[in-house]
Amino acid sequence: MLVIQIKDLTKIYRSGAGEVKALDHVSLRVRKGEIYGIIGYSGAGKSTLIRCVNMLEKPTSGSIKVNGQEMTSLNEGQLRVARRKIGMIFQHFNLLSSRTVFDNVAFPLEISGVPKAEIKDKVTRLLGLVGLADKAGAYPSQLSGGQKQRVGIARALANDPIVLLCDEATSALDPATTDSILALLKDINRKLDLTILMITHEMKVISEICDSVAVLEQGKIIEEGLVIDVFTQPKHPTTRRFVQTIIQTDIPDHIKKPLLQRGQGQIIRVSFIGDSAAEPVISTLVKKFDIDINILYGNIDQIQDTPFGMLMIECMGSRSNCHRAVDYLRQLGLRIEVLKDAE
Ligand SMILES: Nc1ncnc2c1ncn2[C@@H]1O[C@H](COP(=O)(O)OP(=O)(O)OP(=O)(O)O)[C@@H](O)[C@H]1O
Repeated sequence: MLVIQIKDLTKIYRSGAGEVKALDHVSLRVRKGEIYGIIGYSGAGKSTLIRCVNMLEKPTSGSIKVNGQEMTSLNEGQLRVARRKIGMIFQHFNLLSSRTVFDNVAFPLEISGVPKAEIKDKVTRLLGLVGLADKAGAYPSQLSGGQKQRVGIARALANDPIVLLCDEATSALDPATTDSILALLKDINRKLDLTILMITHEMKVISEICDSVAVLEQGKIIEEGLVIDVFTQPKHPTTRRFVQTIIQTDIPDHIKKPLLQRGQGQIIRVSFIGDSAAEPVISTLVKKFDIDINILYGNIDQIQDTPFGMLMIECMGSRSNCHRAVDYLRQLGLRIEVLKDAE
């Protein structure tokens, strides 16, 4: 089931200085229970995109459906009701400084007209969920950044949203606090089966908790897919640049070039994903095809629970045996790139 469906979304900002096309025919679909990340450099259009989902920003054209409801055709009153089911958290938390933690979380419930006793139960439960049960009476100024974001998350969950929008939710936090907030978001996603749409400029955020990712550049989605696929086979140069900030997807040239010159046999690059990473492929090759194998270079990474990696190997033996070995590896579902044929 689709929770968010965006079609041909275009947003043009017009001002005295001219026009800026912040979004250019963006389409994307977010499934129920999924954590969907949108990554892009500064100015790519991320904030505009996420703010269009709850109509904080009015699209110039296109369609946005949240839980099947067309957001662009709602009037202000209908929009207020629809927004209750769309939670949002922000980079700078946006808490009310004159209200306690409890009262910040209670605020959206008060606006929705929820009875006092019910508010007390709900807020107490939410503060427990985000690990702030002992901070109900504190004021935002007495909290760390991570604790403030926990309040933001509790507040965003108050009206039982069907989707949570995260606008650079960890960008103002240090790495350890970022990890704890990401873990909390994942935990909430699992416990409540809550759909999450997040924007970020950090690939680490995508790799740690997102199921799917879209790469936004100059208002357009240039690549989109499951995180494991995009990370292991990035197609667009910008995506590759993002992926390379956290994992090694290619053999560095200064290592590859001398190895290619040195080897006599067939040199190939083998990429592994998932369970195949653990299979004893190399020894099978040696036994089955009467060749010798020289491992020239290798590394292994992990995205969420999936291991993946690559090996640069030299196959030494008859040319035909080397070719048969490569065919065999391909049949196993491994991705093979021949870097140099046997001499
Ligand atoms: N209110 C506005 N009026 C005019 N132009 C705007 C407005 N808001 C954003 N823009 C322009 O739209 C483009 C996309 O901006 P947006 O803030 O959505 O990008 P972003 O990817 O979120 O960047 P950042 O990470 O720096 O916030 C930019 O060129 C920006 O200058």
